[in-house]
Order: sequence, then structure tokens, then C-alpha cells
Amino acid sequence: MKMQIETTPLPGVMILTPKRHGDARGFFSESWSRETLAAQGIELDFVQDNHSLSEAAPTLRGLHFQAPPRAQAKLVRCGRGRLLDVAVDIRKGSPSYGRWTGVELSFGNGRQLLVPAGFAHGFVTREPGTEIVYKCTDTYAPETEGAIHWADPDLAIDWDLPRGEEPRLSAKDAEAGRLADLDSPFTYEGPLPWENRT
Ligand SMILES: Cc1cn([C@H]2C[C@H](O)[C@@H](COP(=O)(O)OP(=O)(O)O[C@H]3O[C@H](C)C(=O)[C@H](O)[C@H]3O)O2)c(=O)[nH]c1=O
Repeated sequence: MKMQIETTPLPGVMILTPKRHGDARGFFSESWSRETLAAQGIELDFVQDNHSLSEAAPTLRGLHFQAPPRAQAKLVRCGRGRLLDVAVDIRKGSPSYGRWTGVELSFGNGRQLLVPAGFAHGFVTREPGTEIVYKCTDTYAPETEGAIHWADPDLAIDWDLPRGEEPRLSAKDAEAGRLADLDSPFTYEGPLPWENRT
């Protein structure tokens, strides 16, 4: 099996873990293959790869999204270090609207998180020098970007921060508003194709 596919408590958000072919040199893995995912009902065409380094820990980036028609699904993995990756359902009318899930991604566990369009995405790093790499199904469109505050009390995300430590943030993220004050540009259109297959 090339890719282990697991559900999370948040419908539509999936954990994809590629098989690592180990040998005396180290390992090889296919981190993404359109064919492998399509066979599981996950037909996504990625058009941009992103890579960011966060020097200090905890650094928190998010919660971000691009609005339709430039919405992005993302396939996220941790190239170096360790992070908690978080997705929030912001599709109006969704049975899981406003719910979040968090999964630890690390170079060690090789896990990847599939964040569908319609979900806000953010992460907090757990080691210095953590790198994140992720594929997106649309290109960068800053005019469509939206943000939700990482500590939105209605979301009540448990970022599991070290006691009393404030995360390093961008000014944009520090000033983000609450989901309740956002007219989300996303509307629930029913279960995602892969929700009923796994
Ligand atoms: C997202 C993006 C940014 N940039 C430029 C714009 C700024 O000059 C610089 C940093 O951008 P920003 O502060 O928005 O980067 P992050 O805070 O890491 O934002 C990302 O973090 C969360 C977790 C995400 O899921 C999104 O991909 C994205 O919003 O990179 C680009 O040139 N292309 C891009 O696609």
C-alpha cells in the first residue's frame, strides 16, 4: 500500500501517510501521486507548492484561507522538525461548521494532512527550525485571502502551547478577527467525495 489514508474527527480532513521504502541509505517515499489518491476518491490537481521555515518555536501561522473562486485545498507535510497542523470547517451550513481538528506532523512521522477547500488552515511549530511544505490546488491570490484569529474563543483550539508561552505571529495574524464576525465565503455543498469511501 503506497499511502495509508485515515480519517480525522473532522469530516473531510484526512491524514495521508506515504509508505517509506527504507534501505541502508535511508528511505524513499512518494509523498504524492495523483493516481494513488484518485484511486481513493481524492481527485485533486495541485498547481503550487509552498515551503516555509519558522525559526523559533512556538511560531504560529494562520488561520488562513483563500475565498472562492480561488479557494485552495492543501496537502501539508513537515519537511523538518515538528508542528501541530490545524484545520477549521468554515463552510456555512456544514454539520461541522466551526469545528477544528489538529494533527502532529513531523519529519519523523511522515504524516500529511489533507485540508479541503472551505477549511481555514494554521499550524504552530513545536521545534526550532521547523519547515512546512504543502501543495495547493490554486495559486496565490492575495486579494482573496482571509484570516481568523488563532485564539478565537468560539473555536477554542487547543494549540497545546508550552505553559505561558506566546507564539511568534505575523502582524496580520495578531490582528485577525473572529469567525463569528466573518461572513464566511464558503457554503456547505454536501459530503466530500472521499468522506464515504474510507
Ligand atoms: C501564501 C503566500 C505568500 N507569499 C508571500 C507573501 C508574503 O510576502 C510572504 C509571507 O506571506 P504570509 O505571511 O501570508 O505567509 P504565512 O503566514 O506562512 O501564510 C500561509 O500560512 C498558512 C498556514 C497557509 O495555509 C497559507 O498557505 C498561507 O496563508 O510570502 C507568496 O508569495 N505566495 C503565497 O502563496
